[in-house]
Amino acid sequence: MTCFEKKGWIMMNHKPILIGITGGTGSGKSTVAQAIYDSLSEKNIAIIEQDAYYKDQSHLTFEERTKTNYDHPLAFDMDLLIEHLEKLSNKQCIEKPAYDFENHNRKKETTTFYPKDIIILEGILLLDEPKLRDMLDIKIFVDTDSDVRIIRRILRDIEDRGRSLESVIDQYLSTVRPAHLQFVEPNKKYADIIIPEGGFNQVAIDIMIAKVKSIVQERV
Ligand SMILES: Nc1ncnc2c1ncn2[C@@H]1O[C@H](COP(=O)(O)OP(=O)(O)O)[C@@H](O)[C@H]1O
Ligand SMILES: O=c1ccn([C@@H]2O[C@H](COP(=O)(O)O)[C@@H](O)[C@H]2O)c(=O)[nH]1
Repeated sequence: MTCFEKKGWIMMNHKPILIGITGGTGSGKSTVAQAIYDSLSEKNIAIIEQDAYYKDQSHLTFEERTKTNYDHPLAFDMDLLIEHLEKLSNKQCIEKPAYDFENHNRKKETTTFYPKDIIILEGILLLDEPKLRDMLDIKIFVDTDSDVRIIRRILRDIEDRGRSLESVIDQYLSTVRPAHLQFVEPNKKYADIIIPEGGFNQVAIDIMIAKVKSIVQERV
């Protein structure tokens, strides 16, 4: 069954434009996603974070959940993410999950998410799974040096995600860095656009906006 929000619907007969923004942790993915969103805010647009699709781990204790490798593709419920994107393409609503980083677990509550004309999907592992990769209309890789990314991550994880300096460093060396080299970096080759240094690269953002607007024009 189709599902509509009261808001205007500009491309009634078309599938949504799906923009994928990927790159390593701390590269600036969320910042780029927000900048694109802000520039197109008059459109029927929304952001989906891949992080919302980390697997539910309620069957594990907190201690066990701290040991999960959150940078491995198997940490994500990729089937649910793909199913939700397919539903949105068919103008159906989804119940979008939410994630609690402090507890390393999916939250109990979900949000009803309506179909959009433009969806920005943002996350570390968008290009590793061929089925997901093929669904993306535009694939962006935010490319930021690892020394900058780890500094950003230390600050963010201590401030927003309830971590200690030691735990961030341990996690980075044991799982984040190896998984980045195995699953994130090699998939850069699939990107349509590589944005150096993330969110404040206004030239790259403007080029992206122009491209999205031209696709919208083709489809209205
Ligand atoms: N180009 C940039 N220059 C300086 N700081 C940036 C830049 N892009 C992002 N940041 C900052 O780095 C941190 C991580 O950025 P974020 O977009 O959340 O990264 P990601 O979503 O890839 O983990 C945030 O505090 C953000 O404000
Ligand atoms: O429970 C969790 C879930 C994820 N992480 C880490 O988060 C990053 C991905 O988020 P970014 O916003 O792209 O940085 C990933 O590298 C995981 O290691 C976590 O620590 N705990």
